[in-house]
Amino acid sequence: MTNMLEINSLTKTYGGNVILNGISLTMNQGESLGIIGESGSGKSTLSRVITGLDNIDEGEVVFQGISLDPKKGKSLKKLRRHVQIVFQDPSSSLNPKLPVWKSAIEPLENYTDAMPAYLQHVKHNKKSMAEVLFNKVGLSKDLLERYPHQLSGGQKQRVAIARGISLQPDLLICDEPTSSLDVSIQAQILNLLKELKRDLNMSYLFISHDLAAVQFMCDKIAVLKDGTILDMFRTEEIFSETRHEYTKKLVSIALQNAL
Ligand SMILES: Nc1ncnc2c1ncn2[C@@H]1O[C@H](COP(=O)(O)OP(=O)(O)OP(=O)(O)O)[C@@H](O)[C@H]1O
Repeated sequence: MTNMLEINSLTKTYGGNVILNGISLTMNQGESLGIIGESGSGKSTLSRVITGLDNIDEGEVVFQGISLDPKKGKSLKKLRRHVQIVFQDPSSSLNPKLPVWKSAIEPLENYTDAMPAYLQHVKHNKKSMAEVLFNKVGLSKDLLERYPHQLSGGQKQRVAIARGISLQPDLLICDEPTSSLDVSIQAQILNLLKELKRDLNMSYLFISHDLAAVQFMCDKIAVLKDGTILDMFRTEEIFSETRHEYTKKLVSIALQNAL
């Protein structure tokens, strides 16, 4: 079976500083992989490189058997159709000048042939498509005409998630999707993401510094430090004696925070 995503010896530098240092990992369709690491470890850089928002210095990213060369527009276009991203700050993905329903369906306007099955019955009415998407992410249709500044942080993140699933991507990258939200809202958003993953059969690359969130969301976890993957394991093996010392430290900090 071909891996859905394969990253081989990926290196990325900024101004001579090595930010990602020989990263290799694989993901199968339907699997969710968590990337855990401290601030500055290179998590967001990794998501930007995978989505083609930033170029690769060395190594390769292969998505569904196709190597992504940023210079080849065709492979990037295919990638963008199948890989979507939800960022930490929902305001960054919503246009402040548009009612939020328009932002939610924007990806569909760029890929008119990529309508998911669950939108087919409303495909001739853009606003109805947005209403179906809103329903999927637990937002009332009364919010369709609102502007981003008229919504709470949690509601904005739900709109960003609606946008993220609008093409039913094979891979949804979630880059710290709950970090900007109140603690009381974080669990709701994680539950929503988990439900959507099951419902739409997506894979997640879930990036976070919150070990409990990664543990809740993911089948596998990779630990990133200073641009290097130190440890990678199935989530149920998180407490194993064979874990890297650094992972054990993260686990013990997470346990202390939970008390
Ligand atoms: N465009 C850029 N130009 C120069 N340096 C950059 C750029 N983007 C990121 N960096 C540097 O790369 C390192 C890793 O940043 P990155 O944002 O990937 O880390 P992170 O693990 O996502 O951190 P955080 O959790 O704080 O978002 C940091 O030292 C950062 O200063």
